Amino acid sequence: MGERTIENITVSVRIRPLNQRELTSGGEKIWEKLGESEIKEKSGARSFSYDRVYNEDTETGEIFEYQGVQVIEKCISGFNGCIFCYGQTGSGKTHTMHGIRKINPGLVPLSIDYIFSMIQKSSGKEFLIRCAYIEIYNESINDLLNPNLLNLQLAEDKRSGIKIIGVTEEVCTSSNQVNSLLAMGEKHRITASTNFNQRSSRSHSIFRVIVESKNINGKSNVAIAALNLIDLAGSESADVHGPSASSTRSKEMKYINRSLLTLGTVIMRLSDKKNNAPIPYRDSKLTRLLQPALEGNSKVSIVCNISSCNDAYDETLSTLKFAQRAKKIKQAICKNEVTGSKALIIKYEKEISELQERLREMEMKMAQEEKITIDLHLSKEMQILQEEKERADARLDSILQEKLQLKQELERLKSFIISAENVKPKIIEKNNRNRKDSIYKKPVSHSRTKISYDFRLEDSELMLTKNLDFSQNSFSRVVDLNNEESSNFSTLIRNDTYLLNGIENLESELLRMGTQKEIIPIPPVEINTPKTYEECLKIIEEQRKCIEDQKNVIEQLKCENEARDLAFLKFNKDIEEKQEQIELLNDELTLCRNNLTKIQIANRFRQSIKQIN
Ligand SMILES: Nc1ncnc2c1ncn2[C@@H]1O[C@H](COP(=O)(O)OP(=O)(O)OP(=O)(O)O)[C@@H](O)[C@H]1O
Repeated sequence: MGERTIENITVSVRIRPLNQRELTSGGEKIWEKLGESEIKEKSGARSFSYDRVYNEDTETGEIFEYQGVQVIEKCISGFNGCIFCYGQTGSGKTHTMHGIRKINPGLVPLSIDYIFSMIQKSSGKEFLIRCAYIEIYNESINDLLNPNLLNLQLAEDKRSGIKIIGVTEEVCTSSNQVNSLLAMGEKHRITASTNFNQRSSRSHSIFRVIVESKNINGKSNVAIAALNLIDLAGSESADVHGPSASSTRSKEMKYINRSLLTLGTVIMRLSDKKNNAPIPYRDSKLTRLLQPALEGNSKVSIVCNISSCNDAYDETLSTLKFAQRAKKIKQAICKNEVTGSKALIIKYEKEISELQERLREMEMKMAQEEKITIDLHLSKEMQILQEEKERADARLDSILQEKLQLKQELERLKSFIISAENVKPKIIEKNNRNRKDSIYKKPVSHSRTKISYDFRLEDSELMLTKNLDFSQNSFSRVVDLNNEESSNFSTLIRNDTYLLNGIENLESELLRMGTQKEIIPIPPVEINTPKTYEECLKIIEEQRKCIEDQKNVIEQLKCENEARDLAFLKFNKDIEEKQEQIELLNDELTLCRNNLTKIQIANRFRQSIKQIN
């Protein structure tokens, strides 16, 4: 608690214009304002002085300038404040406190706007505003922001004095938000039509604004101020409702008058310093709630509303006396400061910084998780690539294997090919032998043979045909010879020699065409001298067929080899690409690992600083 300053309650009187009922009944104005702060009977001796007296034509804004501003400014600095209107029913309390929105706003909306305009001007400070709105109806405290909360209970609170258990408190960040709350609460407030007021308040209402403030980033205490804006129900006499008043109205009247009487007594006792008897705050919910404000620690401003009409003389006089007593009360007010979690603003700030810390932690965790995911992803990709590489290597191996086999096959085939020299002497040998004994044997069936790629098939075919000279003419010549009477063995030998020469030519041609000095093995011809021309033809045909077969095999092998070479090239290219990818991924992985290490080092460093702190 800071230093206390002694101040009087600010009390003013507002005279309302005569209403239609008063004018119709021939009512007369019997009170008049004198100067700035005096009110006096027009034709009597009574006069009263207050801080201010406001005429019928005074705007509520002007009243706020004097009554409201000083209270709100104190609240912004951390002092409790209380503004209320007092007066008989229909005297203009609600008109003064709430007014008509936008047209003629009352002290409550004007206070709200002023609070937020003050906050805007307070650079270097931060505020937290929360609001509650209750009514005391027939001694029951009801929550106007939540109509389901009825008959709320009061409890003593060491810090704020009296606490309403379970009351709704809404945190607001703009005057519009507060005004909306106010309008919502107004809808729930109980009013009724009486002989004196079309819309008479049947309850006392308290709109409470709690202002918490502190210096930005400062370690200073938090100032907490409660501003109570009270619209009291008006005191009533039995003729307010007429003889046919319902039991509800009568009951309301009884409660209203009793609580106002208690308030009057409290004010009287507070103004009479000589009387040491206990002050009956507990006699009504209203005085109990107002106790912290009235007994000292609050800047209080009271507007007493009166009608200047002669028929309200007694009530007006009673109000003026109440105002006079209230004027005498001295208040010792001081700034309310708290530390730590007692202030909501500190609690919220703590929660905010905790949430921010959690957010930072989560962001760090997320970054780490992301890194781990990337690492996992990379190592998975690497694994896949590795597997692909292994598969490609295996394929390459099998291709190499196949190639090797192919080569071996080629070698094997080459081994089948005999040199011309090897063949020739045999033939010559055969030619030199006694040809009578020699007969063409059936060609020995040979295995599939292969030949090197650059063997020119087209050419060989041509040469083959040319050299064998199987033209019709040659055959006819052979046939002719065969048919001759003298078709004897020598003729056959000639024919045989002729055929052998053809084969010899073919062999040398093949030798010329091959890359190697070897040729396709023509199935070795074991010459059993053919007996007939048909036999010769058959042998030649068989030889020719063999050569054809070999040509086909060679063609097929050539195609297969080309396809394999292509596939081999493609696999090599694939492997190169995959290897490049693996290298890239490896680089990325290294980078990630380096970053991770840096983060871990930074974390350890931070933790070491935290521990040192
Ligand atoms: N200063 C004023 N200027 C013009 N009209 C006023 C003034 N004061 C009060 N009135 C009008 O008088 C009527 C009654 O006023 P109001 O409802 O504020 O009285 P009240 O004291 O709150 O009554 P209650 O105690 O029954 O609720 C309203 O129609 C209001 O507009």
